[in-house]
Formats: sequence, structure tokens, C-alpha cells
Amino acid sequence: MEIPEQIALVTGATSGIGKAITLALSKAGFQVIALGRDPVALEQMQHTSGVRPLALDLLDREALAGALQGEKIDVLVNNAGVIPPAVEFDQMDQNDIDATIAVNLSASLATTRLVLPGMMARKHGHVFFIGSTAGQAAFPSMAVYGATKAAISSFAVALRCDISGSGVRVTEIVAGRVETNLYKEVLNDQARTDMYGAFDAVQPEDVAAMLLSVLQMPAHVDVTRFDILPTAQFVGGGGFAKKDNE
Ligand SMILES: NC(=O)C1=CN([C@@H]2O[C@H](COP(=O)(O)OP(=O)(O)OC[C@H]3O[C@@H](n4cnc5c(N)ncnc54)[C@H](OP(=O)(O)O)[C@@H]3O)[C@@H](O)[C@H]2O)C=CC1
Ligand SMILES: CC(=O)C(N)C(=O)O
Repeated sequence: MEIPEQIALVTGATSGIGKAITLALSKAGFQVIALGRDPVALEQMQHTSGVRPLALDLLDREALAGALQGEKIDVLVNNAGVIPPAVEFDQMDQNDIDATIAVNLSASLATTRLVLPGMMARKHGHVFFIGSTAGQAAFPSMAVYGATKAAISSFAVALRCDISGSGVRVTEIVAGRVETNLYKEVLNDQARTDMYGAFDAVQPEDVAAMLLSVLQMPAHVDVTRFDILPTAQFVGGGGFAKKDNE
């Protein structure tokens, strides 16, 4: 009997962690729908790796729903994300607050809502969420980004309760510092090089390798969450209140 090709949808497939996951899944034999806004990057990936490009903005709900209509997705990787400028909350621009919540949280929930019923009907599927250490501990000047990732973490565990017994697995990937383009709009090149060098950052391919290992576990095993950090990085530790705001 021929085993049908499995289909994976990866959001934020044009760069960083999402790109590495897309390429790893494609190499592992999945038909990958690679979703991102950059059509040129997607076209290149189609050319070199045979992935199916899906150029759209996740915030365009109608386009997303239309594009996913009829797709029988086995693996969903909710990866797309943005990081707003690192400033204290009282200095944040409201547009940055809204955009961060919309991409990092709302878009993941919307995509999952579209894909999950089909998985449940077929009694098979795996939904991944890319969380962050910033959702597990306080990071100064990252209150909103951290809040979106804490919400993702909370959502992922609660989702498991809701769909328990359906055969669909859920995994949250809690990533520490991974060397990608995430900070390219908010830090200059030197600052990014210093930041990643200081920790010997995790590489996107490392995250992809972990995701594949989790996916390859037997169907009755769900790795509900894993943390992946540079060996030299830790999070948490005490903070001290400022004496005043002057
Ligand atoms: N790098 C790190 O240290 C860590 C990253 N993470 C998380 O990993 C995920 C991937 O980030 P990373 O690889 O680092 O960063 P990158 O900036 O390299 O990649 C972000 C991806 O998200 C896509 N994206 C952003 N906005 C939208 C949108 N509106 N619609 C569709 N796609 C969108 C981008 O595609 P395009 O521009 O083509 O739209 C891009 O492919 C994020 O959720 C991030 O929060 C978590 C912990 C640590
Ligand atoms: C941006 C992140 O999510 C992060 N964990 C980091 O350490 O930079």
C-alpha cells in the first residue's frame, strides 16, 4: 500500500527558524506549504527545494481562509513572528503593540482554527507553536513580545485539554536566542553580531532538527513542550526595582 505524502504548513517560512523547518520537512519527504509575505524568497525556495509557495500576509484572514480551503494538512507550524522595538512599555508605539499581538498571537490562533477541524476529523495531526523564553520569564523592554509568547504557551496547554482524545498532538517550542533576522529592524548589524556571539546562539537548523525528532515520535507520544537555548544562556534571576524614574 502506498503511504500518502504528508502535508505540512509552515508560517514565516521565508527566513530564520521557519525557513530551516521548511527545508528540513521538505528533505524529510513532506509536501510543504511555505507561507510568508516575501514572494521572491518563496520563489527561490520553490526552485531549490520544491516547496509550495503561499505568499500572503497572515493578517489577511480572508486570503488565509481561502488559501487553506480544502487543504488536508498533517503538520502545522505556527512560526511567523515579529519583535517590536525594545523600549520600556510606556514608550511603546500603539501600532507596534497591535502589530505584535496580531502576528504573534491572533494569527497563530486563526491559522490553527482553520486547520485543526480537518486534523481532528482525520484523527491525526500535529500543531507546533514557536514560543519563547521571553514568555516564561520577564525580559526588560520586551513586555508586549513576552506577553504574546506567554499567551501562546498558555493557549498550547489549554488546547491539548480541548482536543484530548482526538489523536492530534500539540507541541510548544520554547526557544532561547536563535540567530535569525528577527532583530534586524530593531538592532544594527554590530549589535546583533555581538548579541548572538555572546551566547554562541542556537542556529535555526538546530530547532528544525528538534522539531523533526518530536514529529518522529510514535503517534501515542506527544512531546508537549521543549526548551532550546544556547548552552551559555539562562533566563530568570532577580531584578531590582529602580529607585525612581528620573
Ligand atoms: N530568533 C530568536 O531568538 C527567537 C525567535 N522566536 C520566534 O521564532 C519565530 C520565527 O522568528 P525568527 O526566525 O527568529 O525571525 P525571522 O525574522 O527570521 O522570521 C520571521 C518570519 O515571520 C514572517 N512573518 C512576519 N510577519 C508576517 C506576516 N504578517 N505574515 C506572514 N508572515 C510573517 C516573516 O516572513 P515575511 O517577511 O516573508 O512575511 C519571516 O519568515 C517568531 O515567532 C519568533 O518570535 C522565539 C524565540 C527566540
Ligand atoms: C527573541 C526571543 O524570543 C528570545 N528568546 C531571545 O532570547 O532573544
